[in-house]
Amino acid sequence: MEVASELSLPVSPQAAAAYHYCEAVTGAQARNFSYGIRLLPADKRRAMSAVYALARRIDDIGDGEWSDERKAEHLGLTRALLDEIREGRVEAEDVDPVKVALADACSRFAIPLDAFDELIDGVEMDVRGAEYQTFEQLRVYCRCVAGTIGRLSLGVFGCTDPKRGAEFADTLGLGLQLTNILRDVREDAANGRTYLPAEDLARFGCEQGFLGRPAAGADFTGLVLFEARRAQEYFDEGLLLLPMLDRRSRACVAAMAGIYHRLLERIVREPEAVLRGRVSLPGWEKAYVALSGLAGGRRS
Ligand SMILES: CC(C)=CCC/C(C)=C/CC/C(C)=C/COP(=O)(O)OP(=O)(O)O
Repeated sequence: MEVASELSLPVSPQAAAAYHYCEAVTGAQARNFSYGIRLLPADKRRAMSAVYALARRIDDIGDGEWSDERKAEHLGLTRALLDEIREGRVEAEDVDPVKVALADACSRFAIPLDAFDELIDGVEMDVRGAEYQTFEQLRVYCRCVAGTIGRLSLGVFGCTDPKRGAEFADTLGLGLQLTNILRDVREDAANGRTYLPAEDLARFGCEQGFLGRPAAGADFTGLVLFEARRAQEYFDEGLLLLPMLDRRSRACVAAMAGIYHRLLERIVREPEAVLRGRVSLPGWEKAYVALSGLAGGRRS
């Protein structure tokens, strides 16, 4: 696979500039995932940065300060952008570098663009203020916002068994997203969002939410450990993807998953830490996990 990538077509100056922009976005904003993306050979790294830049744009539309109407309009424009790429209508001179880079990446790799439409579906759920009564409902949302990223990434990596690989990539995305939800419970609550299912909040007496100290009788630790166990199961299953990838794609996935898995371990060690602030890893530890991934694809 790496030989094929070395033989790939040269990149036009316009596409090179567009990729440069996407790589800058990835470097500045992907505080965790950039460590894995950097391990890829140049063509896959560029393509992943184009995927990341569009995913970031979609996410930012959902999280931003705009009115719901304006968000809907911009999500619609993003769906139109995807159609332009699908229909081969993107000009090299287009003013949008993310569009140009992604169109170029799609000419090189089998990127399943429909997954971006599903990602937009997930962000639209956020804009509507969807609430999740059951874990099954939350899982639908997680598949939209994270399983999609796994499947898009797999399109760039390539895989010895694309059908099973896509299922594992989707599942790994679920593990990452559940970890992300646990890490961000406080920040999301401050923004008026609760992702954890109402049935689980009720089971652990946490219906009051996550701002301030847990209410008397609330078993916040029990709730976090319960959801963390689910995340762990998704990690275990999703990582069955690793043997299906070439060495550097494997290292990239091992780094992304390894960094998030360490976050999960920290949360499990001290669940109440997520109520005080954002749990994160220092840069040296993320670099260490990434390099261990390159050395042998170990999880953390
Ligand atoms: C096969 C494969 C690669 C699977 C993994 C798929 C994947 C990377 C899913 C991402 C889901 C996620 C937690 C996004 C948060 O992004 P963010 O930018 O908000 O993250 P941050 O807050 O940690 O920086």
